[in-house]
Amino acid sequence: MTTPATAPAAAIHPSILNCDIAHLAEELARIEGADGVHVDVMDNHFVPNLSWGLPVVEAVVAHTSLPVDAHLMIEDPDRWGPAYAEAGCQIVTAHSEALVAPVRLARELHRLGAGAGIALRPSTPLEAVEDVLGEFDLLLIMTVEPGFGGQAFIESMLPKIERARRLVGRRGLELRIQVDGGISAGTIERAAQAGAEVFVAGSAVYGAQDALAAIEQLRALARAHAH
Ligand SMILES: O=C(CO)[C@@H](O)[C@H](O)COP(=O)(O)O
Ligand SMILES: [Fe+2]
Repeated sequence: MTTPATAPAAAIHPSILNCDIAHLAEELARIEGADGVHVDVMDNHFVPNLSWGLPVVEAVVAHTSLPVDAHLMIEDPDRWGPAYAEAGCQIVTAHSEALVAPVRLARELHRLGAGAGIALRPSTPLEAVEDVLGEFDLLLIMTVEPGFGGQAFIESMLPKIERARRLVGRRGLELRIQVDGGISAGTIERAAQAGAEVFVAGSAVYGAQDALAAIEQLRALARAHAH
């Protein structure tokens, strides 16, 4: 995966959750120029919504030149996670609340050539993953309750992002902080200021007439407030 030394300071990963899935290839073409594609996998158990699984993720990998970032909102990610690495995802992120053996999964993803991410629901404290962060490449701090696109950014997540940024600095971790949920031109500056570096944006990109212009605007705003 992209190492923190070469990764952009403000990376925009559009979420395809609410794109026109019947025209997946065209929808992916609209965002060529982003830094990655964020694919939300939901199983209707870990979250009250069902999206798609491996076959669709494989189709995304086949139809984009961008790195694919899989966000697994599923039960038993220990079992299913490696298949997403084998499918060609650059990074596979599992929820801490569902993981049984996070270190084992991170090492298996690395062995398969993918990066490993660990995600926190809004109610899960940073302390829940502090001890294992050294094994991961990405910390995903959810800024909405996982399950749906188009929700409002939860402002009270900002101090959590700030604490995560300080922890990364203090420990010298090679870990990028990703935020996901309600990221728009109105919220991205505060998330960047708090210390996030990878920004997932669904409705702000796919809801725009010109998706690339929206990506560029978000990137410019994040860069201007980057740490
Ligand atoms: O993981 C999720 C939701 O669970 C996200 O990736 C959303 O799909 C992002 O959509 P917006 O909040 O940007 O519309
Ligand atoms: Fe997501």
